[in-house]
Amino acid sequence: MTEPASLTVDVLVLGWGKGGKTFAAAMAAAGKRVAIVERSAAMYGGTCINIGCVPTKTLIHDAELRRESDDAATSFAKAVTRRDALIAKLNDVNFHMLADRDTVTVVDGQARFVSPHEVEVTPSAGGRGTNEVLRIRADLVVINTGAEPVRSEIPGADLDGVYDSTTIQHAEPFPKRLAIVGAGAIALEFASMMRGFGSQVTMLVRGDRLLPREDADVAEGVSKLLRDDGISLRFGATVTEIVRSEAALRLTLDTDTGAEHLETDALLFATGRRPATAELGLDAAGIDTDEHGAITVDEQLRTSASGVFAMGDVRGGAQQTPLSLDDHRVVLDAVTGEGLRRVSDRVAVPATTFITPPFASVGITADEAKQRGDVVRTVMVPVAGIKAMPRPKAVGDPRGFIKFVVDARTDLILGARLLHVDAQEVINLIALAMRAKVTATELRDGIWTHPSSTEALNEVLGQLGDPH
Ligand SMILES: Cc1cc2nc3c(=O)[nH]c(=O)nc-3n(C[C@H](O)[C@H](O)[C@H](O)COP(=O)(O)OP(=O)(O)OC[C@H]3O[C@@H](n4cnc5c(N)ncnc54)[C@H](O)[C@@H]3O)c2cc1C
Ligand SMILES: NC(=O)c1ccc[n+]([C@@H]2O[C@H](COP(=O)([O-])OP(=O)(O)OC[C@H]3O[C@@H](n4cnc5c(N)ncnc54)[C@H](O)[C@@H]3O)[C@@H](O)[C@H]2O)c1
Repeated sequence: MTEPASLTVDVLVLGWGKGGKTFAAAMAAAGKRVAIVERSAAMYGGTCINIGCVPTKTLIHDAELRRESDDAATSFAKAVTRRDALIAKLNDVNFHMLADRDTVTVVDGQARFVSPHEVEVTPSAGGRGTNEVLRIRADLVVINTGAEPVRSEIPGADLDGVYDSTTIQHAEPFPKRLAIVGAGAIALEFASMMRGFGSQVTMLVRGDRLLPREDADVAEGVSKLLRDDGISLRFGATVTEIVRSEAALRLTLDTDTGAEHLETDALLFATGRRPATAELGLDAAGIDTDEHGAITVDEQLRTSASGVFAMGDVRGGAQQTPLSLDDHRVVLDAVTGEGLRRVSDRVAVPATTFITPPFASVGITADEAKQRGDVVRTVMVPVAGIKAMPRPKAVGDPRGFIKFVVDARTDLILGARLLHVDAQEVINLIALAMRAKVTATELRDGIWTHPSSTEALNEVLGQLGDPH
């Protein structure tokens, strides 16, 4: 059946992100006619599934399993093959999750507003939806177009061997030496992963330490882990030029002591991801953005255009898949529920940076607590010294630390920083305890499975220092 060139639906979702696809499925299940526009078939399911969380954690897992004696390039190539097979499957599942519903039309193309409730689609080839719908109208529009890597403008940034977080996942040839610009989650995860595969990794950090928003002892603990792993940390270094010199890249670095040069086989730019709004024609819809190009929204994710919502990375703020997912709950509640949910209702949102072992965090730091005048009790202990935590030793990686910040008056957890095996799981329990107002003493006296990483709470929370 040939699709009409224009389509009117109840709900139009732009971009196949976590929040948008879940919202689209919910609205379709409620009997609404839904259209979802995705510009690339390789992105059915969005960033997380195709180029973000899942493929990188697959590669990280394989890097962790590699033995020192395994050939680096072969190990990486095998891991990429496994990654690609998994991602192809997930992409397909995501496509069918929406395309198989009677009331959903999947449109392959790039969407651009022509008015608040109408978009024009520039069709894209190679998809499995329709690329014949050129205009779509809906009373309810959700923008979920995500974010894109910030592109460097320095000379040489477009040379072969210069990667972003997407292209490096298929780096060819495997870089024996890798320089990384940036020190956020992407830089840290790829540094740890590529080191695991056998690269000599140099992180080029423009500041004077890692994790500037963390307590100094936490930042130092993470830095030490990376250094002990053989990753070189260069602080106060900014790349100003890249030139090809025979088979290598020659970087010019601006440092505190003047210009320096560094030879590397490859360079990864991990300097942030910017909301994908430039091509959306937001002016035509009267949709406002901030100075970073993020769509401005209210507490219920309404944009400045009535009936148009934004969710996920495109609206600015922390970029994490579970936040995009929770955004869809807020919008669903606003349009079909009681309208009670607000994004500011969120408390104790956990996050994990998947270095090896993972670094997980929730709540505030000791410095932040002191700045706001709280009297706190803190503890920071190395994992290797926690007697009642055999699991990291059993799996052969007893590195890292655990830090807690507890309110001295109420005994409630204000924040936790975990660097250890299983930290990405344990942090969820601590976040739940914070939301449910479970005290540090109750966590300390909890009955946990054995041997597990959670049971560290029995010992660590028994070592809180005096109030200060
Ligand atoms: C390498 C990497 C690793 C990450 N790891 C993690 C992790 O471990 N844990 C975590 O929580 N978060 C992680 N993130 C962040 C997480 O992936 C994002 O926060 C999340 O995927 C954002 O989802 P979203 O809903 O905003 O939209 P996205 O999933 O980004 O989807 C947006 C979609 O819109 C499409 N699009 C854009 N413009 C248009 C247009 N004009 N017309 C049509 N379609 C358009 C895009 O092609 C894309 O498919 C990672 C990110 C990266 C890059
Ligand atoms: N596990 C996770 O939850 C996970 C994993 C990967 C990415 N993400 C998210 O994806 C987003 C993008 O990640 P990211 O690491 O690229 O961004 P980021 O904003 O977290 O970090 C960017 C880094 O680049 C540096 N930087 C920026 N411009 C620079 C320049 N011109 N020269 C030198 N350094 C520069 C910054 O100082 C910072 O260290 C983040 O929001 C991140 O939280 C999350």
